[in-house]
Amino acid sequence: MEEESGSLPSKSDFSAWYNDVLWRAEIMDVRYPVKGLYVWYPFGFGLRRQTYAILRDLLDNSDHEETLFPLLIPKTEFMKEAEHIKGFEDEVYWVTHGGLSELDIPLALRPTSETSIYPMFALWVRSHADLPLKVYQIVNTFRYETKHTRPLIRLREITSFKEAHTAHATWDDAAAQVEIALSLYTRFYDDLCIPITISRRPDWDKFPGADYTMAVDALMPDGRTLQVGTVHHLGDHFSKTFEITYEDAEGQQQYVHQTCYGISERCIAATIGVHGDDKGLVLPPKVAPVQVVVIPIIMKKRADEVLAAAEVLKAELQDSGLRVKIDTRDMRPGAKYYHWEMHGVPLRVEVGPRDLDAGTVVAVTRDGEKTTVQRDEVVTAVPEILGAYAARLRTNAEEFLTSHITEAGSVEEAAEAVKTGIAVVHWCGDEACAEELEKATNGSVLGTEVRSEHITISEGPCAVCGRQGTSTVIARTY
Ligand SMILES: Nc1ncnc2c1ncn2[C@@H]1O[C@H](COS(=O)(=O)NC(=O)[C@@H](N)CS)[C@@H](O)[C@H]1O
Ligand SMILES: [Zn+2]
Repeated sequence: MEEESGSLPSKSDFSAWYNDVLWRAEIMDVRYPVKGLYVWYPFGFGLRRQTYAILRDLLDNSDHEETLFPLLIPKTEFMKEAEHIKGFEDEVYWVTHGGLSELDIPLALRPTSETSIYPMFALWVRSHADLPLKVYQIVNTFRYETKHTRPLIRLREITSFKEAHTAHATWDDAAAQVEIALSLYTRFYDDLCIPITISRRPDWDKFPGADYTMAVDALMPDGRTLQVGTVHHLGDHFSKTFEITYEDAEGQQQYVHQTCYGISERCIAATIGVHGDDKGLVLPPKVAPVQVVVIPIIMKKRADEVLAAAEVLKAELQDSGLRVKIDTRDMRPGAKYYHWEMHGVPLRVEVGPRDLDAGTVVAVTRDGEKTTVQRDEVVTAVPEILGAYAARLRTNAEEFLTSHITEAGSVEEAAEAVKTGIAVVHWCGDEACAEELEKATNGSVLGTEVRSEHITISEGPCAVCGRQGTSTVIARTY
């Protein structure tokens, strides 16, 4: 794709920067003619592949099994769980015809898959021995979002919806699974070098049909939080609706207790937003589609010699297991640096005539660290350089988050803090006080039982009514 003229807006104008970088770095083409649906460029799809490979690994190595359920859900099943319907009825797409003939039972495009999976769980779960059941799928789901749609952030077709669904013998077993899911999500976001906060959503914000919802939030550069994952304890609400029972040791039929937990491509939006800079994407090595780009510095003389040496270097790095490209285009080195920086490539390795004579190469990380490396040590040096670079990404992101969390002693202080980040206030749990807090701060009550190494939970008088309250996070949200 052409390097369009003009330059990327400053990241301080985050909305403009985000929209621009999505096409300049070839992540998403937003020109598809259906609102809320977007097209993955191949480079962006490479970022998605690497990101979801980490998620698959984490799930597969914590005894989940990947599966695949149908996209279409018969209305008869979809309409079974009252709370669930209430929560999704104005978001679900319906298929009403097959060709020219009307369907006798309309089919929902899954907004999430409880009502396609759980009728099958009822057939799969017979005895205690079938539990715990832990499956997941990575599918597209559809939600007729009426709020402002945005690529990767608020979609009508969620193209990369990882949804896990588990069934357990007891409520406590399901609660333990909630904790396992949260630790998996914490490891996943640590691999993306993204610091998160976890909190328990207030009851009016929990997943429809859930006992409670734990949510994972990331702070975006504009000071708003993005909900980048959720874990729901479903109790036995769905198992009673869908008759998912098992025979216990005493031969009694018992309802299973369930959880479900989802991550969408918002994880990629957070990676782009949290790490990006005024030159474009800045990608953590684990997810970068291209981890190293070899740039031959081609002068008139010795061009062939340099090119040959660069090809050998590229092959060596590739054979060591890295995702490597070599840029032999007939362009100034500076134009090549611009291109690969825009694409967030963590490391470029320059090879010119002087390097051949000195037996060295020059390694430059995406955040500007320059190292001269002995040619015969490159294959061992590169992983170390990439590791140190990833650690700097993590530290920078942590610093941004900690410097944008404010312990607020009053509603006014919270309102000030929410302009640029997260406020922590004491809230009594009463919905009326929450409404007061949200109105006064122009933010949302994210939740309580906050888990973040940067937030210490304490008790204290509710910022609104003075009754006994507990630490609660508030922020403007996507
Ligand atoms: N319209 C949307 N576009 C992009 N991501 C979304 C959208 N709606 C929700 N998400 C993301 O998907 C995650 C899971 O969605 S959810 O409704 O909270 N939970 C479920 O659907 C459960 N069934 C999890 S399996 C959310 O935490 C949010 O990060
Ligand atoms: Zn109160």
